[in-house]
Amino acid sequence: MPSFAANLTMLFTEVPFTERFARAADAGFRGVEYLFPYAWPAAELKARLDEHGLTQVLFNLPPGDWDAGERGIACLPDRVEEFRAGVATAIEYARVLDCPRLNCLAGLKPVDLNEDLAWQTLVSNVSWAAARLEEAGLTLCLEAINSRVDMPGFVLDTSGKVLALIEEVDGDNVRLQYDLYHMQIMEGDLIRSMECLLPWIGHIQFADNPGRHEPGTGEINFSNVFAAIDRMGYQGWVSAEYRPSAATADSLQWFEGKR
Ligand SMILES: O=C(O)[C@@H](O)C(=O)CO
Ligand SMILES: [Mg+2]
Repeated sequence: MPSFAANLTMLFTEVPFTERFARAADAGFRGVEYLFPYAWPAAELKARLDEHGLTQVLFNLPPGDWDAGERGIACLPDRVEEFRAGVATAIEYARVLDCPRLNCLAGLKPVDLNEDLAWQTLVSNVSWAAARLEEAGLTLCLEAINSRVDMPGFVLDTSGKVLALIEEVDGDNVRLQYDLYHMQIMEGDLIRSMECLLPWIGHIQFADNPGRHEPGTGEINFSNVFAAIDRMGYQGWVSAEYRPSAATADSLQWFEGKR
């Protein structure tokens, strides 16, 4: 079975953030991820990881003003300086947390921003970030996020766009973050797609669809998908990034026998 991680931004929200590490470990997870670590000192988060024997598997570069609706700034030409400063901050957190990969959110394209300019900015920012991460021994992930339900206007909304970007950037440490939930909405054909995309996949996340809840609440056949991920030889982490339909503890039936 794959190595499963818990996304602490979405799971165990019954308790405050820093208490979720203990809940994840008690539930049998060995790895955790969350969207952003920046509101807490890195040393405090590292202490939680160590206390509970957990590995930090991923977090995101600073996304701009998340509460104001921003979803990454990598495609925005007037935010390059801020993007670069964010990369430096993220690398420092990754060093303390011993986290080997970071996800870059491409961002929403403002309606008045020229599409080519947004793309060229993205290529240039991702190239710059990839080089900085390479120096630090880290992998840079690029997530394709659905633009139909959750993030209308998100620049990288298909696996094909991420692959095109990876080709233009040409960094050995740049990978696709394959989120089964987003890909089911945008593309479907999940198992065959993952088989084709395997050499480029650096991280996998999942939730069922519709609803973005735990496996078994929607249309994805997760026993087949998990078995296929194993069969195809994927060696990375597979993170539970769903909103539990009720209490988190009651949403973990999919995890039985996989700990
Ligand atoms: O799928 C998602 O939403 C996340 O992986 C993320 O990083 C941005 O919200
Ligand atoms: Mg995701």
